[in-house]
Amino acid sequence: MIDVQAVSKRYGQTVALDPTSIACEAGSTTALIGPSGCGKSTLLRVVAGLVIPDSGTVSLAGETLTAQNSERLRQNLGYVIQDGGLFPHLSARDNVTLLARYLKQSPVAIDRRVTELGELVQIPATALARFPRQLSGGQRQRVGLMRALMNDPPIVLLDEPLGALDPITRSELQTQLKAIFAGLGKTVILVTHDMGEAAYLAGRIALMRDGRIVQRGSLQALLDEPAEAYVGDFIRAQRSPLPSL
Ligand SMILES: Nc1ncnc2c1ncn2[C@@H]1O[C@H](COP(=O)(O)OP(=O)(O)OP(=O)(O)O)[C@@H](O)[C@H]1O
Repeated sequence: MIDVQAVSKRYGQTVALDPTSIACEAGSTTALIGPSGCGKSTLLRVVAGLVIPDSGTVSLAGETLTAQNSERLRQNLGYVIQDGGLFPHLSARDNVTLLARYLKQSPVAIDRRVTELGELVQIPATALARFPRQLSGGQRQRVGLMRALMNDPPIVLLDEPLGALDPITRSELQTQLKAIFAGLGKTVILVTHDMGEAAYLAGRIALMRDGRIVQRGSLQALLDEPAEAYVGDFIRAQRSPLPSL
């Protein structure tokens, strides 16, 4: 479904992506994880067609992404960034329905879909009438998710969708996201800093460093057969509160 082949990207002297490849099967969830600046967001933006790589190719459902077709292919994917990435001057509802209205979908179908998605992400209609600044961080992220799912794209890309949330809201949203991904059969790539979140939400973890994927597999596989010492070091560096008790 998503096939990234030897993609590279430099910004001046900075290597954001060393030639990097990753393939994600339809219906799978993959977590990109790694230290700050290792290229996670760049890789996600390349898949989203928002960053043009210096070399390499990205194929979505068998079609290679080009400058000519990127706008059309982008309609097959939902992209969510931290804090929802909502337009501040539009109500939450107008943010969610923007593309559907642009594509001239019928108002009845739009209403039905908004109601359905509101129930899915558990956001009340009263909140949808408000502007983004009048919503909590967790609500903004739910609205961002509604917007990404509005046109039922087969691919969903999430860039730290749960960053900067309190642990209880974060845990609730993790549970909802997992149910949403499983129920809707989407192909998902998600960027996170949190190994627990990656292991909970994704069947496969891709651990990155310095613009390349060091290892891909389940958390268990990464623990049992680390490709290099860094893999074990990265996993052990994730602090859990319980052992300190
Ligand atoms: N538009 C840009 N212009 C210049 N340099 C950039 C740009 N975007 C990213 N970079 C650089 O490319 C490298 C990879 O950045 P990227 O945002 O992909 O990392 P990341 O792993 O997502 O980091 P973080 O976890 O901190 O969000 C970094 O060194 C970053 O400073």
